Amino acid sequence: MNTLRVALLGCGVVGSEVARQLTEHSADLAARAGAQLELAGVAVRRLERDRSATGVDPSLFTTDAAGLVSRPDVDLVVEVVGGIEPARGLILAAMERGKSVVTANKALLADDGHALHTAADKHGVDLYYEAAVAGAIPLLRPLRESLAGDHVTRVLGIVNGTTNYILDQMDSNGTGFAEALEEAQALGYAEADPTADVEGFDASAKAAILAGIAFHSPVTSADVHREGIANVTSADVASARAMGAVVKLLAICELTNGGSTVGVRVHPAMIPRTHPLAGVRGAYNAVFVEAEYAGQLMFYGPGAGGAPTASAVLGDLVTVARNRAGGVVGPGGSWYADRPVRPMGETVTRYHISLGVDDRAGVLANVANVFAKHDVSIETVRQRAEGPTDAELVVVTHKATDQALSATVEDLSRLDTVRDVMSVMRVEGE
Ligand SMILES: NC(=O)C1=CN([C@@H]2O[C@H](COP(=O)(O)OP(=O)(O)OC[C@H]3O[C@@H](n4cnc5c(N)ncnc54)[C@H](O)[C@@H]3O)[C@@H](O)[C@H]2O)C=CC1
Ligand SMILES: N[C@@H](CC=O)C(=O)O
Ligand code: NA
Repeated sequence: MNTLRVALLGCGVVGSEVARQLTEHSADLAARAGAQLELAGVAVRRLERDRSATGVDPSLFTTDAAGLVSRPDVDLVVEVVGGIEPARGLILAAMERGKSVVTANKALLADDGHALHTAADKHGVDLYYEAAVAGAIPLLRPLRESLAGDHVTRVLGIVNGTTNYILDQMDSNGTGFAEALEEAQALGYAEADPTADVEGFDASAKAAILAGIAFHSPVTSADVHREGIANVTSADVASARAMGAVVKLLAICELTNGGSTVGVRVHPAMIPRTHPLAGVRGAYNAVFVEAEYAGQLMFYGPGAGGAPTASAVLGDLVTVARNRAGGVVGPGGSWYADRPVRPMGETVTRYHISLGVDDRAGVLANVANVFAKHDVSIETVRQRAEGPTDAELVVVTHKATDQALSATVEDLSRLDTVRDVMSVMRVEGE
């Protein structure tokens, strides 16, 4: 049996699990790949750390990642360092030397996917990154391969485990934001810089990758309308609960304007508790794919964490090894449809708006007039006294454009009787 030598770049949460699983299950993996997968080296930042739990021969660790990917005895490269550089340079260097690459790096793929796929095509190598979106869940391969004959119209779901964990803890246990984030970090769900999760950058990168693959169009993170969960308060969570809803960070990629444009957005939204996404707990992810002929498909599973993510990495590694043994490469990038991204202002959805107002006659009429002026129709209004002269007014609208809603909120904030626009959140899932 042939041996394929693997360079592993990074031995953190994901890398250490890749190393452990690769070592522990080498016989099974060899039988499935048709070649022995042998670690040629593991690039780390510091040599002195105890990595005995990985089962890797200590002599294989090196701090010279660039040297490792250039070695002639390395056939395949797994990049789980994260970030843009040096990951990008290391991947390109590996490809230039004819080595196929498996990566979990969504930040890089979302920004540079086109260039990396072009490099892979040029050098006749594979580039696989199933772990980059929704961790262990097989999602990119089904979109790219199983649904290649269909016409995907929408991809919608929860694609960030850390924020789902935080929102779930806030909703289920009343845990504070900071405490829940610390737990998510300790469990290995969060990015090295957790603001990537909290501010929605991680979910936006995943949304860009999903939209690009689903709609065969070039979409980068910069094209994604992004709002994170940093401003979601326990009051929002309670308000959602009061109307039978739950707050989730959603990624929504859809064909718009009759399929001529693509809408891509990431933002917190209230969804009814009866919606299947409402039951997605902890760091789990779930993604709906809607296609013209297949109908509605749902993908569900662990979206973060070392072992589940390593499962997706190893799945790719076996595929890449099989391709190499068969002298073929898998499908590359596909951008032929070249659909532009629709401006966010044209997005149509419902809104939940919470206002701090003076509790006196005429306030409701004032507020209603502002909605009417911008042609935003009100579905429900709830008022709760907050003291002798203050009240909270919660308005849920019918569907309106983002543009009209923003103009409404701006005018509301200028009303003398409105003390504070406390929160504005989209309502999805009906
Ligand atoms: N943790 C998770 O649940 C998931 C992570 N990912 C992605 O997997 C990648 C790795 O993530 P984690 O393992 O969580 O991060 P991590 O921060 O735990 O691991 C990265 C490791 O790379 C090392 N490193 C940094 N620069 C290096 C260099 N120049 N040479 C050698 N080693 C270097 C760091 O010291 C660290 O040990 C990232 O792209 C991340 O977005 C993807 C899906 C899930
Ligand atoms: N930080 C990410 C890890 C997986 O992609 C997340 O929380 O989802
Ligand atoms: Na995945």
